[in-house]
Amino acid sequence: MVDPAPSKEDINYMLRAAVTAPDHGWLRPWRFIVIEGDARNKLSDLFVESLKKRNPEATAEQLEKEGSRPKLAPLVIVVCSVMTDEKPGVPKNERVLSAGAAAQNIMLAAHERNYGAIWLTGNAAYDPNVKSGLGLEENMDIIGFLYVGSVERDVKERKRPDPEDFTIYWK
Ligand SMILES: Cc1cc2nc3c(=O)[nH]c(=O)nc-3n(C[C@H](O)[C@H](O)[C@H](O)COP(=O)(O)O)c2cc1C
Repeated sequence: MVDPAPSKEDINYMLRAAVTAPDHGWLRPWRFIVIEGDARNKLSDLFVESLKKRNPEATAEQLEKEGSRPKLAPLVIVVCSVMTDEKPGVPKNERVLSAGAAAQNIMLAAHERNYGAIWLTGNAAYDPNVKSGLGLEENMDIIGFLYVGSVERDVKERKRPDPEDFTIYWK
């Protein structure tokens, strides 16, 4: 994905969509880290440094690939879930699902504004060094790195499965 990047107003639109995610107990179990422009270089350095720690044997090619990830698009939104002690009756699973719904809302809002968007994790999402480098607290997890930007060409819609194959009409 390429420039033009989503404007401030586009980003706010996506984040406003995110916070309409279904949320059991109104726990707001999501956080968003917006990384644009040059800040992506810092993310790139963090990815490379973390891969070196994870795998001291990583080749120059692997490090280069890892460092290039944040340049996939002009905007990266890191979506995190948060597990607090509040309302212990709401299980972690439901909080993570809410954060996932927030992420999907961002994707839909981006597409609605004609941007391309892709949701990726990779090993970086589960790496404690990446998490601390981004300022996450112990009770937070990375749900995904959402890469958003303009698309240069028409992207062909993939062939999708028939939903009937995954559905029963229970009577
Ligand atoms: C939580 C989550 C994490 C994902 N992580 C990756 C990833 O690290 N690498 C990858 O190639 N696709 C990943 N995907 C899949 C892509 O987002 C996307 O669905 C896939 O490229 C297929 O494209 P489509 O959704 O347009 O069919 C992930 C999807 C989800 C929901």
